[in-house]
Amino acid sequence: MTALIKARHVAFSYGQHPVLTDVTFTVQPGEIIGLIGENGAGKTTLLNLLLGTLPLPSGQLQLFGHGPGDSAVKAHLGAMLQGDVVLPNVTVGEYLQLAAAQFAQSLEPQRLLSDLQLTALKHRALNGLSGGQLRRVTFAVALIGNPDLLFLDEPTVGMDTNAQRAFWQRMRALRDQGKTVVITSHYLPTIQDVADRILLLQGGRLVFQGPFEALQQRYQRVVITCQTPLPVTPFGRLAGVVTATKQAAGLQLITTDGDRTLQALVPYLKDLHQLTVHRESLADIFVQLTGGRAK
Ligand SMILES: Nc1ncnc2c1ncn2[C@@H]1O[C@H](COP(=O)(O)OP(=O)(O)OP(=O)(O)O)[C@@H](O)[C@H]1O
Repeated sequence: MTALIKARHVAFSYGQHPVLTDVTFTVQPGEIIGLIGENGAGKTTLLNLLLGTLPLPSGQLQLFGHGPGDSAVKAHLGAMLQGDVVLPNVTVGEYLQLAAAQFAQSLEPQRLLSDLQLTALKHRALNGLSGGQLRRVTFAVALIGNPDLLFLDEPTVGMDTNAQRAFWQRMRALRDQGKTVVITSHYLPTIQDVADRILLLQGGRLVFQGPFEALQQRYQRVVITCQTPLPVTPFGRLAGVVTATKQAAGLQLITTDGDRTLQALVPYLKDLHQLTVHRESLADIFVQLTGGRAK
């Protein structure tokens, strides 16, 4: 299958400050890509390079076989960036009509407003909307051209719980329609749920790309806890165990290979009680990889 996005050795700096270094990846048609990384990792910069809103100084980028910003690409592209456009005294309905007029084959604005439960906002001015309402309108604008490829940068920020739920449902529907989506979000459990593959940027480098399960296998730690009268020392030597501690709460084993450690625990089972196994989520792995740093 021909890749829809090809990025090879992409690098970018703001002045003397390198932001992206040697970023190489491909995206296949129909994939949902979760682009994750801590604040300042370079996610928005990468999206802007893909959109052609930032010039590419080094490396190669192709979308649908064309360079970013090419008019042949724009017809197939929808984007929702951070920061919403607020045209004063323009209503939601007018804004969507304006956006629809940019595309030869757009969706029907009234229908889209209704699908996204935005009909009640149709006659409201953009500058009178709340942050979450504006975000939902921006999502509608990203969808109006019925794009094959969507770039969504922090799409759910400011949305309330119901709006977020509706958004993620729509994402699943887009996946079912075979759309290709690159989405950045700090809501990692939902990214874990919806993304076919994760691209993890760290300090401007792609340190991982692949399905969540592969990320789990490579980085995941499993925490096994139980009550036992046995001493801690032999447990520290079991396959996969990186730390074994015993406190009032019981024995805690942290292992990089939960399956092998559980097998190794079998001979001790009659002395182990209230055994629990906790596999780390994407959020746990993220904290572990970034050392829990905030930037
Ligand atoms: N216009 C700019 N001029 C100079 N530096 C910038 C500019 N925009 C971003 N940066 C810097 O580039 C780096 C990457 O920023 P970017 O917005 O791509 O990160 P991000 O991964 O999207 O972060 P976040 O999760 O906070 O949105 C950061 O160090 C940021 O401070």
